[in-house]
Amino acid sequence: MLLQTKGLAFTHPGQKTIHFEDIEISEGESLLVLGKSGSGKTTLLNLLAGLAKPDQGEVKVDGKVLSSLSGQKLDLFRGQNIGIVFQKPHLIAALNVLENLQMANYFGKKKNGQLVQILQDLGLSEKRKSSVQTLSEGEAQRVSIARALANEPKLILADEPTSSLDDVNTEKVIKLLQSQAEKINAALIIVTHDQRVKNHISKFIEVKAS
Ligand SMILES: Nc1ncnc2c1ncn2[C@@H]1O[C@H](COP(=O)(O)OP(=O)(O)OP(=O)(O)O)[C@@H](O)[C@H]1O
Repeated sequence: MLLQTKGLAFTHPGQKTIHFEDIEISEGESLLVLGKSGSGKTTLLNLLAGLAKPDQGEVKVDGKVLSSLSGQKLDLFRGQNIGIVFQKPHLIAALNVLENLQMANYFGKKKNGQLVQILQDLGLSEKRKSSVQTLSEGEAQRVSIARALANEPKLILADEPTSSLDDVNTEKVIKLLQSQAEKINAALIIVTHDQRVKNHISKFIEVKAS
């Protein structure tokens, strides 16, 4: 089992506690996290990435309980094992496409050998020297996926990767995430309120505000 959660709960200041269904996912598997706006999907993703600490319960990634790590150790563990595609690309404007990917590996202390292949797989080879400020929205989205894959993570977390895309590009992005996850035998979790994604991934959980 690559990722396992037990009894997770989190309370934002002044809000009701959100309780999350337990999750189990193995290498090479995909899981959708569905739920309405405001139900707690991003909160769950932050807990799975170790970006927030649960008030109750635990998250285990590759045998490590995330809350047992802190500071630099947690950052390094995340940098080496978890790739995150955020809702917005959050690329570093001063750097070009390739440099944005190299940065991810620098933090994960990983080598850059596979970057050329990733850029090719995502149709970004010709853009590798381009300033990220000159990219279209779809290209920037693909760079943020490439960055999440750069360190060959065991777990890929994607937060609403298709919300601003049309049907054709939604299908492309989901297929891309799935094929890349399969290639490196990573577990893939996609957080979305986009019901279209259900056509592509059958295993899902639903986050409900109780
Ligand atoms: N920093 C915060 N402080 C207080 N409340 C918060 C904070 N962040 C989120 N919340 C609340 O927690 C709940 C869950 O938020 P979350 O962002 O996880 O939902 P979501 O399902 O990802 O929503 P969306 O689909 O709109 O992105 C919401 O009611 C939100 O208002």
